[in-house]
Amino acid sequence: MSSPSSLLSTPLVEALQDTDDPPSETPLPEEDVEDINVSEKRANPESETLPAAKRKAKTTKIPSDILQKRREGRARAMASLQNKLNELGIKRTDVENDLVFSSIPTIPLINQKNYYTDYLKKDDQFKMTRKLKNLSSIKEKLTSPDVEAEDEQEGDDDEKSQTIVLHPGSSTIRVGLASDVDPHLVPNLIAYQKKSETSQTFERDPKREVVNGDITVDDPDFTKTGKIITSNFKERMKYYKRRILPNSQDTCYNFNKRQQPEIIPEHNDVHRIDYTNPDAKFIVGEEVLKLKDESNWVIRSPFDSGKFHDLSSFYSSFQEILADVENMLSSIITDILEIDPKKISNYNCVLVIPNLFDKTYVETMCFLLLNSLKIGNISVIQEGISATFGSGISSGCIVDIGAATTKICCVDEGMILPNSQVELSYGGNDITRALVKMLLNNQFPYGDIDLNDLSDWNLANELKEKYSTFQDADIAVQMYGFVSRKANQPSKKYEYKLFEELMIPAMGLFYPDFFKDGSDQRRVLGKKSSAQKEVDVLNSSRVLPKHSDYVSGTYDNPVSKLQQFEQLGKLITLMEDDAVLKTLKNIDDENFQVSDDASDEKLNYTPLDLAIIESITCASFNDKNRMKRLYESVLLVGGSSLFNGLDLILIDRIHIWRSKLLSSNLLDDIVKQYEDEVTPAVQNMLINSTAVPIEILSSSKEVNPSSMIWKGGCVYSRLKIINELWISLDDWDMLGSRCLNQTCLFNY
Ligand SMILES: Nc1ncnc2c1ncn2[C@@H]1O[C@H](COP(=O)(O)OP(=O)(O)OP(=O)(O)O)[C@@H](O)[C@H]1O
Repeated sequence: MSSPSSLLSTPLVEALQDTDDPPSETPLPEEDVEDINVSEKRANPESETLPAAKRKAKTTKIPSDILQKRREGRARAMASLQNKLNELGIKRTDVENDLVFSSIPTIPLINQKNYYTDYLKKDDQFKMTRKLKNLSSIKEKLTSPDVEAEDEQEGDDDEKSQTIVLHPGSSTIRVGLASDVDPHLVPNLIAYQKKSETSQTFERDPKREVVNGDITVDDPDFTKTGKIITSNFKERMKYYKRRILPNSQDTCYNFNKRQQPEIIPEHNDVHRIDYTNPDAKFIVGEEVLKLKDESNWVIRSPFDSGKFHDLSSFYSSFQEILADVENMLSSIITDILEIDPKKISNYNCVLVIPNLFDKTYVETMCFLLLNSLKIGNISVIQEGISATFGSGISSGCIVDIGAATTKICCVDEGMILPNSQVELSYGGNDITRALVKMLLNNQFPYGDIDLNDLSDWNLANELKEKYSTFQDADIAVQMYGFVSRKANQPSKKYEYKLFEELMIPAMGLFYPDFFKDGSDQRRVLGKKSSAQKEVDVLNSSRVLPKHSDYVSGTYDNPVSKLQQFEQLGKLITLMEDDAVLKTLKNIDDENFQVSDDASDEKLNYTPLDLAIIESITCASFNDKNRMKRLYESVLLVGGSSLFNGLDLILIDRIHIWRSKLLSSNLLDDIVKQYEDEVTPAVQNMLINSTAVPIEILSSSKEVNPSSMIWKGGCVYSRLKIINELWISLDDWDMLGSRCLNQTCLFNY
């Protein structure tokens, strides 16, 4: 039913209001006109700026005949309103008792000239700062003036040992107390007893064919890139006056083909592994590698490339990933760090996250550590910054070559420089795979090696770590041996000869097409093929929710232009080709379009040397001094930076690239064709960088480069400022991820 008031149409309401106005038949006296002007000015300040003629026009009095017509109109409206009200039986009280139409007061506009607020402008308005002040005042009260300096020192030491530093990696989780010299290395593996008899069968990895006893890995792209690398390898050996015997490869091939394994009796195998059949619901880390019967277990790796593992064929839901992470971390805390779960709230935790972090990952980890694992306080730090803390430098280009990824960024004065971060989609795992493919092509005597088998995977990694090198002097035909150990099988000793396999797989870092691999039958997690990684990128929204901005709803993970400018690398790579001009002209613009959508994650296969040049170029745009500083401190960290001679080859290759780029006269064509941000970056790189010397900081005597980032987390936990950066569960409950905005040394 419509309310009576809704029957009052707008003109009628206006009429009602107008009836109470005093009639103004007689012209207003001069002072009144002046008053009207003043009130009009107040209501409409704009009128002050009107020219005098116009103002006069505005105050002109209304002729009396028009006023008369208006009054008649109002009277008619009133009469018709009265009739309507009579029909409905409503009494018009507002007129009868002289009340105003509305009792809601009109709110005057704020004078914008004097408008002022200090909302969110003072530190005190942030809860985190207030909490800190309270804490320090409590501390002050508790500390009596006669406490000796020695006691203070002891207190500090206690605090140090109460901090856990956690750096989850694709292959290894590095964890330990801040007071430890080295971290515990926990393989990123968790295994559950199978509930049902389901089993998934996988093809042997890499795929191979055996014809007349000869093994070949059928991978045309691998063979094609392999040839390019081999010719470069030979050129390099020639340049450094190293002799290569023409039949080196044949010698190895024929020797390996004749080899038969030697069975080692169990009592003679000093390094035999004690395989177990544990009765636990789940096992973690090294324990997984000692399983007697793997077929009864489901093996997974929850961390991958600085975020959660996201391959939908292994994880069907986000909750499953969370359960794995929680089980794994709680088992690490109790069994490896030997911390009593009841006392865990006395501990703090520094979590090391990637430079281009995934917010879903970071926030979930924070919540998990605080809420599920009940750790007292947490703080987060980026890998790049942590590496500088670990190595004691304040600026540099940090190159972290890990197992699944290679991350590069430039740090200056404790901050990661914008657009200098890049994450390459290859790492040590790809080198291992390439090595195995090469070994098989060279009739590796253990022809059944299968990278889907954990023990074989570890064996391949071991061979790579022991023998791969970039030192030209070490490259010669040599005989090597290894023992293959498997549960329920006798250990077997093999001998084989190697030559170019010592260097070529690792040279894939400079020719990453060598690592592209179409296999989607990869069982061992964290060791995905490029095809699987592609599926991952496509599926990422299915298992892991994508983080988005609360207000705009858009994707809001940190981005770097360099990560998106894959074409910068492509462009430079193209210049290597003589036919580049022709190619450039034929390239349609689509191939060079930068994606506006930052969520459009893709794999990045830019060669390592170029990625370093690009990162430094983007970081030191128009700042020659900064460029010099960065080139003079290229810091190599991560497990795969341990290849002997990597620093030397990297210096060579960066020099070669820079002079090649400068001598190239193709620059003008590129400049003309691509006039967006890519062009100045290339230009700048070419013109400024060639004369700058390069210095690679690779190995440190005190800290192993593979644990440098973890060590940086320990240094961070001892900074004085850390007291201002801890987040507790109370903070998280109240502010959620917003407390990261105020407690990170970087923009969250
Ligand atoms: N001495 C060595 N020489 C060459 N490679 C090595 C050596 N030691 C370890 N590696 C390789 O380093 C890789 C592991 O490095 P690291 O522990 O830094 O990776 P991660 O942090 O687990 O992975 P990611 O950074 O990709 O998440 C493995 O591929 C391993 O084979």
